[in-house]
Amino acid sequence: MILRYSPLLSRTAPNLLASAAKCKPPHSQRFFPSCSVKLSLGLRSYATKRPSNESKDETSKSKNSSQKDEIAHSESAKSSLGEKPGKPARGVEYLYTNSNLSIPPTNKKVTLESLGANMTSTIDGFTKLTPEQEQFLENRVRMIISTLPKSLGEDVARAFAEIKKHGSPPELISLLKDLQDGKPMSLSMAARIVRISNEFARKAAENGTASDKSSSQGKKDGPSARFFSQDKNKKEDKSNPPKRDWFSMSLENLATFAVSGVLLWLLSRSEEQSKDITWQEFRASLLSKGLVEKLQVINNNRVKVYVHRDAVERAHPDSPAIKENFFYTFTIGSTEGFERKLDEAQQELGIPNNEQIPVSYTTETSAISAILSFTPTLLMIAFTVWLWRRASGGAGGGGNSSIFGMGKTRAKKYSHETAVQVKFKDVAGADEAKQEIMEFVSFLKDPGRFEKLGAKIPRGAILSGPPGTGKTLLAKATAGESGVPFFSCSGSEFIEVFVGIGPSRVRDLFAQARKNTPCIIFIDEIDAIGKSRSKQSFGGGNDEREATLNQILTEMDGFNTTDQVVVLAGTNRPDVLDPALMRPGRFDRHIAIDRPTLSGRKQIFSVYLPKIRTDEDIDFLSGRLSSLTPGFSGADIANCVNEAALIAARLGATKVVMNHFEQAIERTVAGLEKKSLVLDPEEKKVVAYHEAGHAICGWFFKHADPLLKVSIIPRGQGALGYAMNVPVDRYLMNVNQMMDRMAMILGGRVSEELHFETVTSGASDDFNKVTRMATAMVTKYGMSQKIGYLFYEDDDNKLHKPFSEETSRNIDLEVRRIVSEAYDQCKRLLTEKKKEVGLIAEELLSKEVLDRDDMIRLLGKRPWQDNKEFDKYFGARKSAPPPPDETITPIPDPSIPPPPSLPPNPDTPGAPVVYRKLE
Ligand SMILES: Nc1ncnc2c1ncn2[C@@H]1O[C@H](COP(=O)(O)OP(=O)(O)OP(=O)(O)O)[C@@H](O)[C@H]1O
Repeated sequence: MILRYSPLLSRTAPNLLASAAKCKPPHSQRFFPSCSVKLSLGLRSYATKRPSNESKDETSKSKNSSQKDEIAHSESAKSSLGEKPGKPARGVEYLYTNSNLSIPPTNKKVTLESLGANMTSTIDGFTKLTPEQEQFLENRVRMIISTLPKSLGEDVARAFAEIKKHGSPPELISLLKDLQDGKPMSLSMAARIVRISNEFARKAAENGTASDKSSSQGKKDGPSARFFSQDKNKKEDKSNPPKRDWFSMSLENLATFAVSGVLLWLLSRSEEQSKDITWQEFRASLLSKGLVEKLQVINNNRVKVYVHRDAVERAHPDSPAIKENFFYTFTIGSTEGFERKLDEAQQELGIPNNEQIPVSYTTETSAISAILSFTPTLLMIAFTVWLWRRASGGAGGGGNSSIFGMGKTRAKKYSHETAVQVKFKDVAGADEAKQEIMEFVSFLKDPGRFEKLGAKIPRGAILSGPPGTGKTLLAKATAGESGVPFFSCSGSEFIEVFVGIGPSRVRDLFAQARKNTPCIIFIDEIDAIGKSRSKQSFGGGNDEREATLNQILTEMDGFNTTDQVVVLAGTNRPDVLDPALMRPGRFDRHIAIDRPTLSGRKQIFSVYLPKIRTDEDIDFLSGRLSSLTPGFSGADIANCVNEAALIAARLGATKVVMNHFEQAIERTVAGLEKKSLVLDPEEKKVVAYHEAGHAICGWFFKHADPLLKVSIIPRGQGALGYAMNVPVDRYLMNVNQMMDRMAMILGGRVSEELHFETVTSGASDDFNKVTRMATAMVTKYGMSQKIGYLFYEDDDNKLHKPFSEETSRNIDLEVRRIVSEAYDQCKRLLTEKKKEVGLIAEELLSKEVLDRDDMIRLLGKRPWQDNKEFDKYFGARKSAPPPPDETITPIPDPSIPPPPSLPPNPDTPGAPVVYRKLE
């Protein structure tokens, strides 16, 4: 191979080596030939003398390498004089004199020096590769490319093509020399090779781009000129050299760089072949025959044998040892023992001291441990680059001094282009809140009207209320109506792990708002940052949150009255907010949005019902549904309407009908039907009598909420049955109403007592409700004469009760009295109506669900007048009859499997039966 030292060089005279070394210019090969010519005058063709102090210790390594250089130079000098190298190798000479082996007079192998002589200098100290060097490099490049992804492989191929075309930098040449020298490929060497290739690939790519731009020029000058045109430019522009932007290098490039380096290194290692031999084999077959060039002790336990390949080739042409990367190795116990054995062997073989085999020592690490040792460094580099990239790219286009752009606000901005489409008409049922907030709209639209009268404009408003009541919707509608930019963010977005990010984001948000005046800022869930500072101090507080809150306070103070920035904030917990936030001049207005009333719900249903396909009368439908949904928020109603449409679609209906809405509401109120939960008949009977007890109480007590439905189909979590009473919107309750309600709640257990020998655990939730109601009557509502007109708040955090032991005992007694009165009231009724309870329970057992019409059929009309609104929608069966053109017959849908436990029953409402139009 082209870059290998000739083994015969080892026989070059030492004085020649010395003078050659003196003459060799340190870094330039260009002067090489002429120098060699000068030296050749003092050459001896052959010398057996060698420096006697040649050592086997570690220093021999460096000595050997300098000797090689010297040898190389002198051999080159010889060839330049026309002298033929080819004397026997050191150590082999002795053998040859004693054996029949003959040494061919010439060495066909090409030496590095001969290559050097052929090298032609190119621009910038680049050296053109000889065909042999090209071949050497090409073999490796092929191997590398086969392991890389396509695009990367192309880069490497391009780099190689450029190197072939335009020569190589001295660094690569010296690396190739080292490799040829048999030096093992180290990771740093691999990295250097990859770096050089990368640079070439980059240059070629840049050149490609440049040449695209100036293709006409490129064509004139040819590819070589094109490639080097950049270098020329660089030279011309030395005063202002182009900056190497390492940090703009993509992560992928860096990773590629690292990975291909490691790959190359691994490849070069795996390329090496070796064969383990014993000391005896080494001594008999190699050492005694003079085939050993040098020995390398690796990690003090393995010896690598470098043979004179030419000599081996001549003696054994088929031996694998003639291959460039083949080595014999053998294991040693200790270096001392090995050295002793080697000395003895050499003495026995008669090798003179000055020609003894040089031994060097080296340390090698395994590929895996090397990779592992580099991994943390690579990860650190990758992380640093990633941080820098975030710093430059993530900051959102410069101008932001905060580290890595983290202090930038995350608020979403809705501008004129992405205008908020919500208008006040989309917010139903919150008339008072709308009224309040409309003032902000007028201010943003026509500030002059207010300023003329000397009125100061409110800076902001806090919208508070339970979840889903339309606070965000109202803020959006304000922006939509006023047609100004709208910044929407959440309080939690200001909280980060890094100190100082929160205040910085607040500053940025307000700075952006000021740039976009007039505008609205909406901070949802402001309690995440606006919690009262005094309350926080219990348990250490949170400095970052306080700093963020302070920044908001400062920013809101910083507006002047002409700044048309309105700050709206939403919260579910107005009670925990810091008083400083609520003071006039900041959030001047406090707008409470409660759950919608009956008419509010009706309005919200009227907003959502037209969006779905139904033939029902929208006015009647929204009225009936709003009566069915006390306590529902706007979000619940929107969800309910959507759920009804989904149920209709699931059942294959073409339109959404009343039954779908009722199912959707029931699902929201009571949870999912659990048809798979099969009760045993005895349990089912208990459930039926329990629910019948509730139903009878709800029917016959004057102040009970109107009964709508009784069911023994299990639903939700743990409910085996339920009686659905629809509470009317009521804002006050008197003692009679409360007693009736408690008696009705106890109806289940009382019914069990009256109809079974024993009772079950099913009434525990009823007792919980009753106890809480009775306790509230005693401790809060002043409904117990014994306790009097006192209010005791239940606060779980307080360790001591705010009343005496005696009061405590009296409270217990009073609660007990009230509950037992309710029990007696219930027992009286159910004993009197025992037959009716049985009637309802048996009907329930056969039908599972009874509605109001069934109750009227079984019990007659309710003896008490129902609430008017309720009567209007539920007095008789009011659901719209099926349209006349659609004769519907239940057809089981084959795509919906029947429930596992219960067979489909067309009489059972809610059974999975699909109504389809008959074709
Ligand atoms: N008054 C209303 N009119 C019409 N739709 C409403 C109304 N209130 C709530 N909604 C519906 O409920 C959805 C959720 O409402 P929104 O996000 O405004 O509630 P919120 O009060 O901000 O809730 P949270 O306190 O959980 O943030 C809205 O998108 C809308 O569809």
